Amino acid sequence: MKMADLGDVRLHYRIDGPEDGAPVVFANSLGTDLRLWDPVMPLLPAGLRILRYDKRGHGLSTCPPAPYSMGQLVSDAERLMDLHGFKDAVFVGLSIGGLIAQGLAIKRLDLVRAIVLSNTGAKIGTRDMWADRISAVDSGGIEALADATMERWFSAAFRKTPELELWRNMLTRQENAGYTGCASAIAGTDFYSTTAALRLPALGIAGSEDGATPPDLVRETIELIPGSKMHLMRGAGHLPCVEKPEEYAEALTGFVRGVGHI
Ligand SMILES: O=C(O)CC1=CCC(=O)O1
Repeated sequence: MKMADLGDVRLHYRIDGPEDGAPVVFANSLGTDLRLWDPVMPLLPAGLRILRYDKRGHGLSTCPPAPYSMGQLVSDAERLMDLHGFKDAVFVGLSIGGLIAQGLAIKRLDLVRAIVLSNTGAKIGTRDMWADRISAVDSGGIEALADATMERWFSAAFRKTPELELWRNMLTRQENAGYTGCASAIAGTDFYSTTAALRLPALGIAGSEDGATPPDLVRETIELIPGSKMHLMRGAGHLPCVEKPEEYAEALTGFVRGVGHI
């Protein structure tokens, strides 16, 4: 178990794979921690050096008081990568992790050679929507959002499986301030013009049943980047790496190979 002391926050992270492996970074979504990627990890090719981490206020990382800015979240990823010599990496970001990927690619192209924008957008939701969610958590805790969140995260078929409870527990065990802090960061982020200026290999991944960032939003975002590709996962919700890890890993592997990273 590893913690990186970044001054204003300490981040729990994990690195797997050989020291000389091709660098890949995974950034997870609101209300989840680095275990989001557990189902996909054993399905990825050998030869990757993989960095995963818990965003501030999530998982085992410390939880500074809310609100947070997207600038802080991008800087957390940047400092963690600098600390561990991750350069020229493929950065895979899901949902708010995809916003972090866009922000990092805009700021530090030396760190990011290609991005995967999974179940995300250049802008997610509206300020009013996030303000409503933040006040719901402030008054009723994350539990107040849990049922509606499961409907956005997972397809109807997955919601009938016993595994649902694990992911619901992951959500409700995050700190309130971690959730609302990151929600504020999302509310204040619109990357449309900056993402349209990006020139790097990019893959969009969407779930046909995604109730948070539907396929049209992912497509509209990925199409801002010339030459990008799109992979639609049928029958999956907002977290396709959980629902269909084999297909997700195959899409990632094809992309990582296609850009000559391995
Ligand atoms: O709506 C949700 O709970 C899903 C989500 C939106 C942004 C994010 O990171 O997760």
